[in-house]
Amino acid sequence: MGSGASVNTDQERGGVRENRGDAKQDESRVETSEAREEERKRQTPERMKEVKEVKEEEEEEEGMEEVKRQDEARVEEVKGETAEEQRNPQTPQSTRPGPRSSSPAAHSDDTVKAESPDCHVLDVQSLKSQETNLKTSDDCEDLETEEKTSEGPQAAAQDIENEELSLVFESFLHNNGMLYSCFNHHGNRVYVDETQKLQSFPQEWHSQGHFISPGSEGFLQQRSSSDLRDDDRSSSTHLQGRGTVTTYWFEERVNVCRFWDPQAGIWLLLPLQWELNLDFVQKVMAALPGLVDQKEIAAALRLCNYDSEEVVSVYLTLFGEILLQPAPKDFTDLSSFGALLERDRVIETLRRDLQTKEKEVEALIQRNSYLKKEARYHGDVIQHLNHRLAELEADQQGAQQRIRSLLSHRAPAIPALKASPKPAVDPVLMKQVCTLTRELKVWTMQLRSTVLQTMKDLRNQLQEVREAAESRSQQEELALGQVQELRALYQREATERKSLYNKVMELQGNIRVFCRCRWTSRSERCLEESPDQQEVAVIQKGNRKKLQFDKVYGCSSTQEEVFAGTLPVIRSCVDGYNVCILAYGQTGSGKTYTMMGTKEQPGVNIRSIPELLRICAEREKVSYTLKMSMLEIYNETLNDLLTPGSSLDLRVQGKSVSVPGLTQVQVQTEADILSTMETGEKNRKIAATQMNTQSSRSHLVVALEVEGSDAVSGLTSRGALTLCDLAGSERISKTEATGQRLVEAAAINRSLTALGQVFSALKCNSLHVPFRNSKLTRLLQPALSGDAKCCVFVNVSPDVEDVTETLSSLQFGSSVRQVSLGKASQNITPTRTKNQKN
Ligand SMILES: Nc1ncnc2c1ncn2[C@@H]1O[C@H](COP(=O)(O)OP(=O)(O)OP(=O)(O)O)[C@@H](O)[C@H]1O
Repeated sequence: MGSGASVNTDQERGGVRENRGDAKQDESRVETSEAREEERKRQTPERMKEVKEVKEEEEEEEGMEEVKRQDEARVEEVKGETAEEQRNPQTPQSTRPGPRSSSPAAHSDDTVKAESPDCHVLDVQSLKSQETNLKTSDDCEDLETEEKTSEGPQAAAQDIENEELSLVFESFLHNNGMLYSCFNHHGNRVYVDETQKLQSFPQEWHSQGHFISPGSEGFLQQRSSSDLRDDDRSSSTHLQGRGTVTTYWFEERVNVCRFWDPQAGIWLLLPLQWELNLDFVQKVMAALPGLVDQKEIAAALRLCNYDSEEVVSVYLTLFGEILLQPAPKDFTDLSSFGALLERDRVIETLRRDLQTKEKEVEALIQRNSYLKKEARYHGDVIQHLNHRLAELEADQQGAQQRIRSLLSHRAPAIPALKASPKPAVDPVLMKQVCTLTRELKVWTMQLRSTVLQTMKDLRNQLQEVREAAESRSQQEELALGQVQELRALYQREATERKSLYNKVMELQGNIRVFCRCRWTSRSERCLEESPDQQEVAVIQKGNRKKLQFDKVYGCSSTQEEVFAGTLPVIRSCVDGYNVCILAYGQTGSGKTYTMMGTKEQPGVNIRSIPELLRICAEREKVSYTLKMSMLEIYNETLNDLLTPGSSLDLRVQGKSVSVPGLTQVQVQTEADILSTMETGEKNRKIAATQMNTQSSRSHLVVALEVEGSDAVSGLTSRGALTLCDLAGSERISKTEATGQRLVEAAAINRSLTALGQVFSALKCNSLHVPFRNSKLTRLLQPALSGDAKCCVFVNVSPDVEDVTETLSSLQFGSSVRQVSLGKASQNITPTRTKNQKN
């Protein structure tokens, strides 16, 4: 395995040199450098040993800063020594040809122009401006002194006028993991160090790293089963028609399962139907009886490095405990798109049913409270009438008592007079009393019967009200039960819909690459789009090269059409995914127009905001919190655009990357977001004006964090939308950049090369993806890792004079299109866990 790996590396290095087109120059330089190296080794063996020891320390230590400082000191020493050697003609090195006396052949090699994105060519028209530029850097003084003393200022000036020098940018990957931009200056290779200063390229570095270009790929090694260790990756399985075969999980491509074919004598890929027989799949099926699609399980296992526990936990996280129950039959066929549409329709109907039932429950609750009020009122009336009845009965008793007392208090009998005996009580009065007593009795009886009747009626009414209330509360309970059921069904269907939607997205690819041609009024163009909008042809010197993309937006495409392509990705962000939209292309190709746009024709950044808010508002049961930040990466420095003047650092912890101290603003409305974006843009413009530049010399990153708490399911999703307008790649030979612009170009070149390397590694499914090579790739790591979704706009110019850059950008896009990220995963946690923490 070890020897195979070294063969691989050697081949890659060979490939890189062939690709670069300046192989000759490299070889001659390496020969000269080897001679110098030998000489220096003889002269200063102790020093070289020291340098080597420092390098070894550097590889071992995590903290790179101290080592870098030591390294710089060593470079200074070696550089000083080189300058000293050249100044002193007696030293053996002086006999070798100096940098200016390098052979014409070697010099002409310098002018070879490479077209790969990591190799830009610099034509220097005026060496004076170069020298002024280099004078600004203290570290380059040695180089100038060296030149002037070796050949004299006049000879140099003569050369300046007569020669057209070309500087070729190269990327050098040091064994310590750092990536440097290099170019040739007067035959000497120089590089841009961590402080953005030009340094002489140390000769010993040739043996401590290699020059690279994207696209160098590894190859699969063939090994026999006897070469393998008997570890827990080794297994065997019974395959129909093959009997029991040995299997082994290889590391080359994120654990690929192969079987050993003794007839062919090589490891062969295990076809899916055979892979379904593996214990792992059965294990997952036993753990999750609800997950019935074996192919789905096999695919998930592949993506999880055949870790069945991880697959089980991922599916439980995604689908909840529903998978612990055997799936109903109608849930098994999820693969057709028709089923997906059917699910959507069912969800819609259920949602409407839910709303109707909720309204009914509300009406029942209102009716119930009205009836309760009425019952209370009737109770009060009965109480009042009872009270009144008691009063009347008391009156009646009083009246009867009075009558009785009147009757008992008759005057004593007067002895009858003989002549005319007089009655003891006045008969008239007596009659009146009797009449009144009778009337009173009648009234009392009437009143009693009325009261009794009224009470009876009221009791009946009260009974009716009670019965009605009881039946209402029963109905209410029934309706609540139905609502609960509907909710559970809705949640299940919503999860199902998300998963199906995600599957459709996966089928389309988690990286989508679009080509956008800039508008032009010229009739002569170097680009032709195919009618199906999936292919673009580049016409260069009569040759046509066709490249395919997920969609090609022609010169007349509108901002609305372009934005429509990003909609699925933006929706995924609300569902809790990390998504990223990038614009890549040469300077002036329309990246900023695509991402930011103009006031009249807003771009993706501006259009994504109302869409994001609309999707959030659509989900009534989920409450969303949006946080926004804006930063730029200028010359490998992170600048906070919402708090100008503060430069920031990156913190990497496992797979997560954070920027401590970065200003995050909570935004609620479209106006909030637009005003925050305006502030960031204004701060960026002020910085650009101070630098006197028209074009964007920095990468702009707008990040939106979307956190949603679902009141129904009790889950919290966390999605992130990263919108990135990359700085333009440019051929410096065209722009004749010098001074600060040259350093900027080198920084941009370096970060874009690093981005190309990341895509290259992702394309090859390499175990190591070099995210550490630039701040840009480090920052974008979560958005470009296996569990994210990404949209790349390759912006190109249709102008004939830009054909070289256009072709280069399109080739970059075409290679990115072959990248397949792993299965995207949602960032979802139970909301209550968060509350508990709080
Ligand atoms: N599709 C288009 N329709 C109309 N005008 C466009 C279009 N694309 C770009 N432009 C115009 O072309 C000019 C350059 O575009 P833009 O600034 O977006 O390029 P860029 O790639 O961002 O450049 P740089 O990398 O230098 O910042 C701008 O004036 C822009 O308005």
